[in-house]
Amino acid sequence: MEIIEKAPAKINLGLDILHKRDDNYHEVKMIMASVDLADKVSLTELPTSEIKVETDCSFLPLDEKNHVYQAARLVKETYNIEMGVHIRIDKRIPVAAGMAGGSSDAAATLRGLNKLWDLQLSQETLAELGAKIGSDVPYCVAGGTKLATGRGEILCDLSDVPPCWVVIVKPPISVSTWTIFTELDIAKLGHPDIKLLRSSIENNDYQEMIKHMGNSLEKATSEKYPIVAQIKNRMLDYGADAAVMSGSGPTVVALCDKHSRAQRVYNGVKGFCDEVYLVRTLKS
Ligand SMILES: C[C@](O)(CO)[C@H](O)COP(=O)(O)OP(=O)(O)OC[C@H]1O[C@@H](n2ccc(N)nc2=O)[C@H](O)[C@@H]1O
Ligand SMILES: Nc1ncnc2c1ncn2[C@@H]1O[C@H](COP(=O)(O)OP(=O)(O)OP(=O)(O)O)[C@@H](O)[C@H]1O
Repeated sequence: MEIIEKAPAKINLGLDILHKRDDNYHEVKMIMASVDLADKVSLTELPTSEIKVETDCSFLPLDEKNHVYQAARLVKETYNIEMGVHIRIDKRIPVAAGMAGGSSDAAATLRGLNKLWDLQLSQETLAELGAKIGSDVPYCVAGGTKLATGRGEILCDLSDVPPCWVVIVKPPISVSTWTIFTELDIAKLGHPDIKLLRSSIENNDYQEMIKHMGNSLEKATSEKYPIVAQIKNRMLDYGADAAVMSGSGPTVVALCDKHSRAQRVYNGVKGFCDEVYLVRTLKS
């Protein structure tokens, strides 16, 4: 039997950093939404106890460094599963981009193994397992529009984002989340108003939502990688309603309520960067 799971990317509409915790993680308050740019994760049982990972992306690790490997090992160890699994990742989400690609693959693996091995685990249990792999994995178990607090693992469902078009641009650099957080000067951070962002989404108010989008990490990443600010400005110049960096970057996402405007923004950045996508947010 083969189980196929879609693993969608996420974007951050808002990301606020509150403070550094004793465990060295940062307390965050963020609003995330899934978009229709996704990896495909296919799982097939193996008769031996091996975990085999295969992918069409030449530079991804295939060993325990891969998040899907970690997810499969965690499920096998926690539930004493003797069988092995072959996991194929068809990679479409830009890597090390701030779009939770690896986390979404891990979450898809947890969902897929739950089916493949008929474990009957609840979504809550899958999210708890996911937290052991990474801060974004619990969110990725169900995806959709959510408020995430704690280190990202405490989740609250929100209404779907008001309908809009999303232009995603991943500059040709990779950003390490760990490095951005480690070098952060908390005293100098800007703070988007996540409360107002949340209420605008709950009120389905697009005009209000675009006013409150923001990311505390954007300044730090842009200072290190000026291309982030260049892309953002370019998208705003081409008529984007709002543009914000996602996660720890370097991807920048722009929102437009009209398709024609989004197409213009897409065309405007396409010559500048190779990895450009025009997508929509996913409904829960
Ligand atoms: C910034 C975001 O991309 C926003 O979605 C995520 O919170 C990062 O999630 P992630 O990639 O799953 O992160 P993890 O693998 O858990 O952590 C990577 C590193 O980022 C830092 N980190 C991450 C999350 C968090 N709330 N505080 C942190 O300080 C820590 O140094 C950690 O060692
Ligand atoms: N299945 C996977 N897909 C992508 N990257 C993976 C995967 N497994 C391991 N990695 C490694 O994880 C690192 C971060 O990749 P990923 O694409 O998940 O980052 P990200 O988009 O910044 O995630 P986040 O938004 O959660 O911080 C890369 O160095 C990559 O080699």
